[in-house]
Amino acid sequence: MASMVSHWSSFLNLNFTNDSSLSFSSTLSCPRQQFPNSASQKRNVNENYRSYTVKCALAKTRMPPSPASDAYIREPHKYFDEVVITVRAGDGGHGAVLSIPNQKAPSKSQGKYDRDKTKKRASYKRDFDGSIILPMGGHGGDVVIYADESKDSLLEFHNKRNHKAKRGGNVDSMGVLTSHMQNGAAAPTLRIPVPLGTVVKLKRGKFLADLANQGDEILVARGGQGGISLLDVPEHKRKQMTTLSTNIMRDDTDKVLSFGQSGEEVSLQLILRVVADVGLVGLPNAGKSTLLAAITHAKPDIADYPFTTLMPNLGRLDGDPSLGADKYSSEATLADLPGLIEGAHLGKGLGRNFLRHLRRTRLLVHVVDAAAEDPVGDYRTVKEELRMYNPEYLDRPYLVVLNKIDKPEAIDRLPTLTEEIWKIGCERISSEPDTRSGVAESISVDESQNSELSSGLSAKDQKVKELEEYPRPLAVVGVSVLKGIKVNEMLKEIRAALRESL
Ligand SMILES: Nc1nc2c(ncn2[C@@H]2O[C@H](COP(=O)(O)OP(=O)(O)OP(=O)(O)O)[C@@H](O)[C@H]2O)c(=O)[nH]1
Repeated sequence: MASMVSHWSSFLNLNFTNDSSLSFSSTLSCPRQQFPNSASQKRNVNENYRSYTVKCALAKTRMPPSPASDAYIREPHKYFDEVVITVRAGDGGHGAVLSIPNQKAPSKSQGKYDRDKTKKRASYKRDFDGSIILPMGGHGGDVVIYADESKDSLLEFHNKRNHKAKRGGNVDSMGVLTSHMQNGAAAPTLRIPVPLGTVVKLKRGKFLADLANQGDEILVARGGQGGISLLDVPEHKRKQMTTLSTNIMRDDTDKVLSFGQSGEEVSLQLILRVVADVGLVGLPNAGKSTLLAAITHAKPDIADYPFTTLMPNLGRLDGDPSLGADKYSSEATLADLPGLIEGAHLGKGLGRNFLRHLRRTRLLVHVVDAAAEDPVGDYRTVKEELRMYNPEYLDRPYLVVLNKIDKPEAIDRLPTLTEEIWKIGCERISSEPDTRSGVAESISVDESQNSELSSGLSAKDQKVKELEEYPRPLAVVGVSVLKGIKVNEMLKEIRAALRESL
C-alpha cells in the first residue's frame, strides 16, 4: 500500500473562489496497470503513466468578511432603507412506508388477557368512514414578514440576507403501523419583523405589500406540505386493504408520495419608506434634530457640524389636551431628515435619496437657520432640491420655521426675513391636486424609476414654473428651539396645519 501511494504524484491546483468556497482539481498520476481501461490499452505501450483528473470540492470555508461587505456599517445612510433578501420556507416532513403487523383473529382457545391484547393491537385511528388514518409528515414553516414599530431600519438585513424556516418533522416510525403513531410536527412560521412603512416587492419588481401599520403582515413563502404515509402490503392482500385505506403502495415509485414537498423560495426587495405625518427639511445644521427633540420624546444626535443626522429620526407629537375632542387630530409622527445641500440631486452631501421618505408626509416643515449668512437663499436651495426630486412636494402644505432667533443677528432681521419668505409663493388654490392621494399608487411603482421620472419631468417643468408659482407657506414662525423661545407658538401652527391637512 505504501509503495502504491508513493507511486502517486499529486498536483493540486487550489482556487479560492469569490463565494469563499474552496475547490480544487487534482491531477493524479499512477501506473497504467492500476487503472486498466480498454482505450488506454490501444495507446503507446511505452506510456507508463496516465493522468486522471479528479474533481474535488470541500465544504464551504468561512472567509473573513471582505472590506466591501461591511460598507453598510461605515455608510449606513446608503443602506438603511433598501435591501434584497432571500427567504425560504421549510420543506414538509416525510411520511413513512408502513407495514401492517400480522394479526390473527382471536381464537376461543385464547385466554381473556390474550384476546384483549389482540383486539388492542388492531385499534388504529380511524376516519368517520372507518378507513385507517395514516400519519403525515409535518408542514414546513411558512415565512411571514410583518411591520414592527420597534424596528427603525433595514440595516440588519445587510448582515443576514438569507432567512430559512424550519422543515416539518418526519413521521416517527419503525416501519410498522401502530395505534400510537403521530403526524410529524408542523414547523413554526418564521416571522420576520421590518420597520413600519416597508414596501415588499418580488426582486423582479412585482409589488406585494406596503406594511404601513403596526401588525400589517404578508405571507411571502409557503412551507411544503408533509408527505403522506403509505401502506406496504403483500399483493394478495391489496384488494382487501383498499377498503381500509387508499394509501396502498403499489410499487417502489409510489414512495415519492411519502416525501415532504419543498418549501417556496423567493428573493424579495424591501424598501423602507418612513411613515410620518410631518417631514422636517432644511440645510445641515439648521436645527432640525434640535426641533424634533424639543417637541417630542425623540433623542436624535445633535451636534454643531453638518450631517449629524445620517438617517431619518422619528418622534411622536402628542395631541393637544386643550383642544378637547379635537385633540387627537393633532397627534402626529415627525421625521427629521438628513440635511440637504445645493446639488444634493447630483449626489452632493448625502445625496437626495432621503427625499423619498417625504412621500407619505402630509405636512412639511422647513427649518431655516435665521442667523446664517443668507437664510432666504438657504430656503430657496432646499425648495429647489425638493422640486428637482419631485415637484409634487412643493404643492404639499408646509410651514417655515426661522430658527435660532436667540442669536442677535437673527432677531434683528426677523421681520424682513419673514416678509421675504412670504413673498416666495402664491395663494393656495383649493382645487390643487391632493398630493396625499398619490402616495398609495406611487408605492407600487419602482422607486428608482419613479424618482428618475419625476426628476426628468421636473427638469422640464422647472423652466416654466418658478418657485413663486407654488403655494406659499401656511405660516412663517420665528423660534429658538434650543432656548425654547416661541416654541409653543410654533407648535400651535403645526397642530393647526395638521388638522387642516386631514
Ligand atoms: N443658538 C441656537 N443654536 C441652535 C438652535 N437650534 C439648534 N442649534 C444648534 O445648531 C447645531 C445644529 O443643530 P442640529 O439640530 O443638529 O441641526 P440639524 O439641522 O439636525 O443638522 P444635520 O443633522 O446636519 O441635518 C447644534 O449645535 C445645535 O445646538 C437654536 O435655536 N439656537
